[in-house]
Amino acid sequence: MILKHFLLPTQTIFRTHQPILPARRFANWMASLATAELCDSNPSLLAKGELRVLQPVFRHYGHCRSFSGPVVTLKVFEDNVLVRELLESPGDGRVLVIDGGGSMRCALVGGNLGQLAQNMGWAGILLNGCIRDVDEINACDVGVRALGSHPLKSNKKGLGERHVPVNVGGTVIQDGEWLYADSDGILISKSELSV
Ligand SMILES: O=C([O-])CC(=O)C(=O)O
Repeated sequence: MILKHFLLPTQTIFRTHQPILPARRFANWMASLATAELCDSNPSLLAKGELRVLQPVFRHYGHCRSFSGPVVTLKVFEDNVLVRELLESPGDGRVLVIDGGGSMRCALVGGNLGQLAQNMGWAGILLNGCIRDVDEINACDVGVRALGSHPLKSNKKGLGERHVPVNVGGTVIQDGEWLYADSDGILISKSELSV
């Protein structure tokens, strides 16, 4: 817990097989705070529920293990048209939190959407559901957490609700709250945190 977020992730920034990490992503990584430190320094926020720890049920995907940003919420079920629509808009370092109802019957995000998220500047995706194209998503400069992977694509009807409260990882997450994710876990905060 010794200021982990100041250590340089050399393999991330100086990879040989892909371009150097874009400045925007580097800035986002530098801004990511260690979840353990945030918990230790904010006991009163934890007690009030203004800082919540998500249940440890999510797998790690994407190239960024640590990411953070303001949350955009989306509720869908086995249909990813709205996921694409949101990822087509500028991410501006935000995190897309998708409540996919915990479905383990198809994937809501694949390699194309992972690349779109990266290219449009999303910091990450938290998905209460499954992804596919795991190797492609792992090559994207974006952080992704999901319940697992599934090879089937989802429906394309365009059903769902944007910017609504969602119940993910055992807590209700509101649009505009802040998400902090790293190797230890995922936090949701009512407002932006500093150490
Ligand atoms: O379009 C989909 O259903 C998801 C997908 O495969 C991708 O993002 O590449």
